[in-house]
Parts: sequence; structure tokens; C-alpha cells
Amino acid sequence: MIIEAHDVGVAIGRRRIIHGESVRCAPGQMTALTGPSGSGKTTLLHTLGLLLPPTTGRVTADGTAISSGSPRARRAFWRDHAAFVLQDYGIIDDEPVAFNVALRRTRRADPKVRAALEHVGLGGREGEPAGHLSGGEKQRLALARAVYRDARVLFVDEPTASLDAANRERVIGLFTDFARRGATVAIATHDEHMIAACAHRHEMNEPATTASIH
Ligand SMILES: Nc1ncnc2c1ncn2[C@@H]1O[C@H](COP(=O)(O)OP(=O)(O)OP(=O)(O)O)[C@@H](O)[C@H]1O
Repeated sequence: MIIEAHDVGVAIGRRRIIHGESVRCAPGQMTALTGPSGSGKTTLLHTLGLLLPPTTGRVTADGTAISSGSPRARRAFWRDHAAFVLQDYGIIDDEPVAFNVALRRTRRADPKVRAALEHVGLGGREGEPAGHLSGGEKQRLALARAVYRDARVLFVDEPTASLDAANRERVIGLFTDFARRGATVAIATHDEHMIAACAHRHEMNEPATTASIH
């Protein structure tokens, strides 16, 4: 699925956060959204994933405008296509690891859950409370959720920010695999190693010259 931002701008209150951003995220590729801290990478990623409506411009999926679609169309996009690995990982600490993968109760030995966890290096930890995992493990758990759902579009925020070199390489490998299987992967990052692994790089525009819109 091709996800595109067309001249997207976002204002929050009177403040212009991003403006004039156009990017094409293609299937089978990782696209890096890059720029200095505060340049709006996360904001653009959230807009592409329909978590935040654009103030101007639009987001399309395979050419169809989805940012201006109905709530029902947005929910269908999330349900059928998208997965997110965002900064807080979206893990439910009080629930077991397996629940966090499937987001419903499954038999402990559900082979699909097990395969997704093994894929990210968390094999055998199905029954543990997710709150016991480290930050890096929670991130991989969020990725296992995307693997389980076979998401076609993956939105990822700063996946390597707090990882050591070995784990960084591992995580880059996991996202690369995801793209190789044909998924569209959009990644907000300022890590040069992560950027080097991406087929395509989108540099955020310079901050708006005026601090607010009128
Ligand atoms: N809900 C909000 N309300 C007000 N300002 C916001 C909001 N969300 C983001 N911003 C501001 O928008 C700007 C861009 O934030 P964003 O998190 O998108 O940048 P970023 O490039 O991802 O930064 P970093 O690399 O530090 O994570 C920042 O100045 C931030 O303070």
C-alpha cells in the first residue's frame, strides 16, 4: 500500500508544527523521516498514520484520500492495514505478553503468537506480565503485534534511540525483514544507522518562519 502525504501541514492551536510536507512511502521499502529534534518527524508520522488530522493537505493510501475520510474508513485502515511501534510502545503492562500480541485472550500455545514472539526474540515468554519486560523488549513486543497481524503498513517512531549497538542492529534487521516481505514502513528517526538501512529518506522542511498561523 502506497501511503503519501501531499503538502501536509499541521497546526496545533495557533502554532504551525509542520508545513508543506510531501512524502511517498512505498511498499517493500523503509522510508526515513529525518530532521533535527523538534522538526516535526513524529507529527508527520502520526499524520501519515491518521492519528492526527492534517490542518492542510491530505494523506492518501493507494491514491485514495484517507485523512479526510469517515471515522469508519479510518478505523478500517487501522484494523486491516496499519500497525504502530511508537515511543511508548502501547504495551498493556498488566496483561501477559501473549495478550499484548493478539490483543485478545488466546490459548497459551497459539502457534501464531508463538511464531511472532520467536521472530522478535521473545520466544517462550508468552505467560509473563508484559510490565516485566525492559524498554527494548517492549518495543520488540510491539513489533511482534505487527508481525502477528501481518500489517501491510508500519509506522515507527525512533526505534533505535535508546538501544546499544547490538540491539540496534537487531531491530534494524527486524524492520528490514518487514519491508522485504512487502510492507510499507515509515520510520521517524535521526539515527544514521537506521537511515542508512532505509531505501528512501525524507528530510523535514525548515521550521516555519512565522511561529503561528492566522
Ligand atoms: N500536542 C502538541 N501541542 C503543542 N505542541 C506540540 C504538540 N505536539 C508536538 N508539538 C511541538 O511540535 C514540534 C515538533 O514535535 P515532534 O515531536 O513532531 O518533533 P520531532 O522532530 O519528532 O522531535 P524529536 O526528534 O525531538 O522527537 C515540537 O516543537 C513540539 O513541542
